[in-house]
Amino acid sequence: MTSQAVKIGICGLGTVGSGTFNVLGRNAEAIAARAQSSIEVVHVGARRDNPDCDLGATRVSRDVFEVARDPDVQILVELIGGTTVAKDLVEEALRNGKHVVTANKALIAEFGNELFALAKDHQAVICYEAAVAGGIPIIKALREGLAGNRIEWLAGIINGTGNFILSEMRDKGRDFADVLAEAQALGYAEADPTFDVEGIDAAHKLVILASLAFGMPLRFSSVYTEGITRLTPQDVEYAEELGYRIKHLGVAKQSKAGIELRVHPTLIPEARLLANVNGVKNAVLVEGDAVGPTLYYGAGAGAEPTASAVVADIVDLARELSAGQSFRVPSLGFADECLNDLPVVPMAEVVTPWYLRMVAEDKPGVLSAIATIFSNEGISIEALIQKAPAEGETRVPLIVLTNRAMQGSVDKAVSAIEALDSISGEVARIRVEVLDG
Ligand SMILES: NC(=O)c1ccc[n+]([C@@H]2O[C@H](COP(=O)([O-])OP(=O)(O)OC[C@H]3O[C@@H](n4cnc5c(N)ncnc54)[C@H](O)[C@@H]3O)[C@@H](O)[C@H]2O)c1
Ligand SMILES: N[C@@H](CCO)C(=O)O
Ligand code: NA
Repeated sequence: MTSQAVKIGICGLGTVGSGTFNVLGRNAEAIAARAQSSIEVVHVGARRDNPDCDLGATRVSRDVFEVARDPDVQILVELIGGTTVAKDLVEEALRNGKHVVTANKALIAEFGNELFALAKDHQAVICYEAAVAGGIPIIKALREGLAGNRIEWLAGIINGTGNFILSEMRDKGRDFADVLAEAQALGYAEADPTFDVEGIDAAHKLVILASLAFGMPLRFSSVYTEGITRLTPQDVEYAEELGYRIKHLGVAKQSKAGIELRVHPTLIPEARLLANVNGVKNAVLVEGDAVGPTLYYGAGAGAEPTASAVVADIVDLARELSAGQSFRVPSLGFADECLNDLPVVPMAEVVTPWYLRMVAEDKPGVLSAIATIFSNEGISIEALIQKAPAEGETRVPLIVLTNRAMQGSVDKAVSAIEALDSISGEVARIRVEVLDG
């Protein structure tokens, strides 16, 4: 073990910042043995103290930029979140020759390309394991563990708050807003929780995973993003009757046409492992051509699970610093000159099975009109269920499961169905993922 400690500065002392400080303190001995040098927090940048952690005699600045300018700090740990001050802070740290560890997926997804370039200019490194799937070492797995593979596709539950909400609603019949409030109190949610429930946080994470899997620059604006706010308890119930669970997934898939990049609710067959990932847990399924399917599971949010990933990055950097090396793993897992800006497949061309729910007049001819519309668009029907009408109601819910169909054809079929006099309102639609390649 080297005698010199590696000196770090932590900016942001909220959920993840306090968790990181505490894990570094509690596991100091084991961490030092693994890092081959002790890790010393020499400076904390925080607007206010946090009762969840005792900073002792650690130097504290209310201005986080003082940490970025502190000559003693070798690694700046950015845990303030957002893409404004955090971006300036990371840039300042890199320009001052410091390495950076961050849990900030928004920052990496939206500004990673330029920040990695800046880091390279300053012989510095940005590590971001905590940015995707919290404590699950998925960045490490994709960049290093699966380096021998051509990745074919990946699909993951990558927002803990959203999965917690869906699980509590399904298992306990709880109200959406009530569960979201609990996720916020538990420290799972983003500062703006619409990022969680509208799929933006998952889109940030998916774009990072896709770049690591397929060797492409980060392209956040290309991700199709749909959240969980339009899901109804009825859909959850009907999906279960059909043998499926509804989960919010990020999917990235390589085909001849390019890369599919999409975040949306999906029906998953109930026997699949991903269908049984509940609460704040995340899971990412990665299919490599050599290894086949691999699954990574664990806590996707929360103070110490996320701190686990932050500390792993600190240990990686400390090892490099002790060995006097420059970092050996490229930021996105591929040499910069080999990154390839692959085309993103338009959603109209994406092919999946579909779950469709509509409300129809309970009278002869309706089903055959619907069947004709599907047939005209070349869509075959896997299952069609007509529910019994409610007391005194002449209209009935109809649920259709299609076979694999191009979204463009489904769009046309749905418009034609919604135009029928016998159909009321909009057709609810959710993609189905069978997760078998
Ligand atoms: N909470 C989780 O489970 C989790 C998991 C993975 C990644 N993340 C990411 O980690 C980062 C931090 O998240 P969090 O949950 O700890 O948030 P948080 O709101 O609990 O903590 C952020 C802290 O930073 C402080 N802060 C913000 N701006 C500041 C500034 N200009 N100067 C000084 N302090 C400032 C806030 O006062 C707050 O204490 C975010 O990027 C988030 O997306 C969070
Ligand atoms: N808000 C995020 C934190 C972890 O990235 C989530 O719930 O997954
Ligand atoms: Na992770």
